[in-house]
Amino acid sequence: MKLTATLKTIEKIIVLDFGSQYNQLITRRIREFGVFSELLPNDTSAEAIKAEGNVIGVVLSGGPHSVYAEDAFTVDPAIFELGVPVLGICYGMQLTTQLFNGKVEKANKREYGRSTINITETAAGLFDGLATEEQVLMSHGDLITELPEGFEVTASNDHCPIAAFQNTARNIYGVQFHPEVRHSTHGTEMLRNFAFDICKAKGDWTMDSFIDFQIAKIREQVGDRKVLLGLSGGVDSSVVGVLLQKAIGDQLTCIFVDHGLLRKGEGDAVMEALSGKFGLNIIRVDAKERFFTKLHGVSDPEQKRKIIGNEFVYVFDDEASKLEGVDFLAQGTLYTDIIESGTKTAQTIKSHHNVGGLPEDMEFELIEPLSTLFKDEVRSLGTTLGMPDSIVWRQPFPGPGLGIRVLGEITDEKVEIVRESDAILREEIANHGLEREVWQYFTVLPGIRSVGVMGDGRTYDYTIGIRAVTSIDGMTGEFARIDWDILQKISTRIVNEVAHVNRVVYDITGKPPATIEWE
Ligand SMILES: Nc1ncnc2c1ncn2[C@@H]1O[C@H](COP(=O)(O)OP(=O)(O)OP(=O)(O)O)[C@@H](O)[C@H]1O
Ligand SMILES: O=c1[nH]c(=O)c2[nH+]cn([C@@H]3O[C@H](COP(=O)(O)O)[C@@H](O)[C@H]3O)c2[nH]1
Ligand SMILES: NC(=O)CC[C@H](N)C(=O)O
Ligand SMILES: [Mg+2]
Repeated sequence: MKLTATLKTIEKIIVLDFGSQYNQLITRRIREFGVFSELLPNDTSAEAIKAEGNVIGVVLSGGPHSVYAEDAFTVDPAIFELGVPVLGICYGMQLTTQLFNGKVEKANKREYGRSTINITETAAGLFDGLATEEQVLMSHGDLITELPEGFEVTASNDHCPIAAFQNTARNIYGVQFHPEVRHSTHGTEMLRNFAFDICKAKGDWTMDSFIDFQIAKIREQVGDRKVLLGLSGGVDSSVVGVLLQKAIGDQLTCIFVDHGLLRKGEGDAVMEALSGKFGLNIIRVDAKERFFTKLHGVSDPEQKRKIIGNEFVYVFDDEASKLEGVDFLAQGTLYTDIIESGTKTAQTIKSHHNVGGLPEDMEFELIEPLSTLFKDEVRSLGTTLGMPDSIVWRQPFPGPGLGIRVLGEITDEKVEIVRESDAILREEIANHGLEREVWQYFTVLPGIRSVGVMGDGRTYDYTIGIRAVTSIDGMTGEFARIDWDILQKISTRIVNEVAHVNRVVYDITGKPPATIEWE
């Protein structure tokens, strides 16, 4: 990322990306305790890292590969000469070992899951103030079998004799486990020790400084040109709207696309909640025909996502051509959307419409001020910006909308079934005051039909699936333990009130191994 003068002076810890799905969690844990942190590609040179300004530490993340494999990712060895502390996590620790002439080999047994380590040094360094036994998350199939010269072991367990090491003379540290995930009970404290005790951070990063920085960056990028914002009424794009409005005022126009795949009553509700509020000027575009025409006969989930993502941009193009001098498209893209869409190092899980679904020939320059953040960080940003809870705490709703909740081919009838059943579910969740407790809740139509008996007659009709999850950031989640009586009420209402539904099922899988949406 190109940094403005404002951010150059702020202390930062750089995390180099070796491909784990969770590595952006390292940056957010560090930001959580007030130190700016960002993820950069693993081939970023030491020179480029230095150019970020006021770098006080570097972290090498985990990753799925083995350091001894051919073509394995490596790192510019000059980062160890930058004069700032380096912390290697899992792959990062193994890579450090290899670069300092220690040895990494395939282990006889993989170690995956919670594990206890014995710590030898709890008076200083990474484990300062912790117990001599700590629970951590291990996830590795390789082992360090020979310590590099100048390093000492600081933690171990039976499976993994070198579970952590340090070289205090050179300020290099390594852990085989993952301190960034919640399964590592005191992982946050270890990262905090790294930031404050080892890198000597002062902690000069706050949500307010994030806002100031983004506003300065947007002004610098946009100049006197114009910006279109894809505004959905969801929390992410609404927060971006308020940020842009503060930064560039009436150089901003918001476009709200009704693709015919919105929830019941959503079009009017969004206009009512946002049009003219926070100084936002919103154009609502009715684009149902063009989306449905393109989606006709398509049933593959990735293909549907790409068609929807493309069509969004074509609608934005058409609207931009009616205004003059629009060069930028702003979106409320979050880090989750980026990592799941796949990066150079991470696999594609699904193409989010606003990232993996963008057309290749798109001419807009993108403005995505939230692209390093997670949902809960955006919520806290919205609150800091003075936005009301009704917007900040809205449940997420994906851009492709009901289009990825009708599995397979989309038809008017199927969309209507999902729309009506979803409205009932939302109403009952609200009636029982569960909107904040359950992170996201919706219905899906898998397209299977089964036999039922209604009014003494045989039916052969559709099944509706209810999906309700608890989560913090959408990266992982559990199915929500909604009370049976409430579920029974929802089920009865859906079967009675929605035509062509005779069965309701509840999805009891977590993420992973499932995802939140079904497509
Ligand atoms: N109907 C829409 N009209 C215009 N832009 C949209 C629409 N739906 C999604 N977008 C764009 O795609 C981005 C990603 O969608 P996403 O659903 O992740 O975010 P959101 O709708 O802003 O927030 P939330 O996750 O809370 O629903 C949005 O931030 C917005 O820029
Ligand atoms: O704007 C979006 N465009 C998309 O293409 C998209 N796909 C999934 N989601 C939302 O992202 C979160 C994680 O979803 P999954 O567990 O299904 O991947 C959940 O909150 C999903 O609703 C999307 N949002
Ligand atoms: N999570 C990781 O970073 C794994 C690193 C390496 N592939 C191993 O299995 O040991
Ligand atoms: Mg949305």
